[in-house]
Amino acid sequence: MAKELDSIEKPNDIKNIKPENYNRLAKEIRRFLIDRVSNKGGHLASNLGVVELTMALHLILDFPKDKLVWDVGHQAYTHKILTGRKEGFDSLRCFGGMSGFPKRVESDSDCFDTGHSSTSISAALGFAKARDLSGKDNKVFAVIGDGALSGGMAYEALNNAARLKSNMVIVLNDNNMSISENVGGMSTYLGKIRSNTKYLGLKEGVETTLRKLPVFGDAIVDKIRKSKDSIKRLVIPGMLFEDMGITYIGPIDGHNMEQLLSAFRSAIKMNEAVIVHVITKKGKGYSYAEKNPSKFHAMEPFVIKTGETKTESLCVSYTEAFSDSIVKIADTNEKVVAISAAMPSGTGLTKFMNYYPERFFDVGIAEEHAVTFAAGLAAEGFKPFVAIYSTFLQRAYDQILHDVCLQNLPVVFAIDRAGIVGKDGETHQGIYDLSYLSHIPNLTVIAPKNVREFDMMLQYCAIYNGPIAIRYPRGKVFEGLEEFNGPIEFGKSEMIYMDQDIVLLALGSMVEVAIDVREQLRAEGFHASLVNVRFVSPLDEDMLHELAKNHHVFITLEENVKSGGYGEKISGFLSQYNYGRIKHINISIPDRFITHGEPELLKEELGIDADSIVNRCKNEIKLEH
Ligand SMILES: Cc1ncc(C[n+]2csc(CCOP(=O)(O)OP(=O)(O)O)c2C)c(N)n1
Ligand SMILES: CC(=O)[C@@H](O)[C@H](O)COP(=O)(O)O
Ligand SMILES: [Mg+2]
Repeated sequence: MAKELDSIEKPNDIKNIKPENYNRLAKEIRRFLIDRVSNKGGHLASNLGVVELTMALHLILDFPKDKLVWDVGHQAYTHKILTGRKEGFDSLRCFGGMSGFPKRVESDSDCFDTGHSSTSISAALGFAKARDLSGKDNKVFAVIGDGALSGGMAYEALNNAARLKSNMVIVLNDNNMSISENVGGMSTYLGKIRSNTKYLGLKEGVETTLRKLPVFGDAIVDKIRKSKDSIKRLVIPGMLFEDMGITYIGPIDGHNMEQLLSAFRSAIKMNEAVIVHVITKKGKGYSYAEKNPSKFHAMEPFVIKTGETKTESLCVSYTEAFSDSIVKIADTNEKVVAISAAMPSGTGLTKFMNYYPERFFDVGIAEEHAVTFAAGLAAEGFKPFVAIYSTFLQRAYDQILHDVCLQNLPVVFAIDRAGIVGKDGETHQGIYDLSYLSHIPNLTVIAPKNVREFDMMLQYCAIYNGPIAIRYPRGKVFEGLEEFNGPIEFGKSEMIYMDQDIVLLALGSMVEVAIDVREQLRAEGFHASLVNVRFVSPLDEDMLHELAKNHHVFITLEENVKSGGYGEKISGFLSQYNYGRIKHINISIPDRFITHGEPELLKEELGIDADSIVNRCKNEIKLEH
């Protein structure tokens, strides 16, 4: 019987819970999270790790007056529970249901939307400055994970926060994990603070003894903290932050309510930016998640007793196909190297990492750096494959343009999760890459129709002497049209079915849909050709001119927003060459942010599923005649 949790119905209700019942509430929250996520899927391990931390924050803060910015936001489930959104978990990440991330539209206790990493300190600093400028007195907290602290924005923000002359608290939630193992120098530094028990013992011993001194104890400790003296280095950990001008408190046991509350109470008294370093266990309280936090980072629905997903996928995903192809390519080309920005498993590079550890680089959550790092490698004759999700590559636009394409360097961008990804919603849909890439000079942009062509294209990328981006969707591969496997030729599309009147020009994942569309149109008496576009940049203008001779309707199909997409390139082509007599139907994603939900439902809602496309085409073609 969930007694304490039942009493939480709205923000700040936790303040009515008696301290002796905090542990009980934490247990109830964990049980609730495991139950709901096992049903609907979602981010589990990170959320289980921050239950006490979130409870302590909610005891210190007053919502919605105070501001709490979650980095990435995948760990904000307890915050949602404590702000009156328990019921939302019945529709977690479903179409029309509650988001898995903080959303201002969902609650006024969510002050800032997140999804991409390492933004929290910048945003919190903005909130703190806004507070000061408008003479308010609210508290401002950011919660950032050790993984998110590998991202460049976090350092830009710390650099700026060091000048703050008012209070802002940065909670560093250190569970020694990103999605996979955390990597890099900062991770090593935090590890030293965590593991140096002798050092910690000394620190605790000295600090406790000094504080016990009558009358002046606390003052002496504060003096040492503020001093530039080398004795401080013996007593205070986190000197890297202190040397920058940011007060460091910690490390604190993130599952101990008393320690958390006491650290936060000290932190809010200071007139500067303060880091509270909190040690937590990712997956805490659920043995399977504790043992394998990577697996339980983001889970499909699972069986609580076994920790296994409810539906085992028998289909191969594009990520798995990439995993095999890239190793095969590296076997025969020793110049091939692979780069991941903290997503070796998500992008399918774990196998490469195991086979070729010296040619694999996980750079942390640092997409911008990943791209320029690849440019350096390419300039020295290596062949870097940079595997990044479409949504996260958005961060590296200037590095792609300025550091790679301007110098025409042979870097391969392997863009996973291109198109609708579904349940992660607005922040994660991979629907802008064609728009932000296909206008960049020197950059070739391609997409495969099926898994066989995917492998062929990756091999093409490996020998292509210039920057090239290959985009492919989340989830299962398409295995149809295997018999259409002509060699990849630069800038050439592939004719699948030649007919007349109507031509379906389908890109990547939309080829599978276009087969269905064509069948339905033919059943209605229309004649339709089908082209596998293959190359978005450059356009296959020769084929387009040929098609213009005996087709009067061009239907373009892509999983990208309309603006700047393939369809708009075709509109431009038709108007440039005065093909005004040809009607163009542009099937693409509307130019708006796309919410979370099951991909099939979203595609229906967006009108990019086969039935919706057929209906639209029939209407528009009928109107023409
Ligand atoms: C810019 C960007 N790149 C990659 C990701 C994918 N991602 C989501 S959570 C995460 C790990 C974050 O680790 P940490 O901040 O330590 O949080 P934890 O999961 O350990 O609680 C990554 C790499 C992202 N959200 N944003
Ligand atoms: C929070 C985050 O950014 C990732 O964890 C993301 O949810 C992963 O999604 P995939 O399941 O597509 O790898
Ligand atoms: Mg972490």
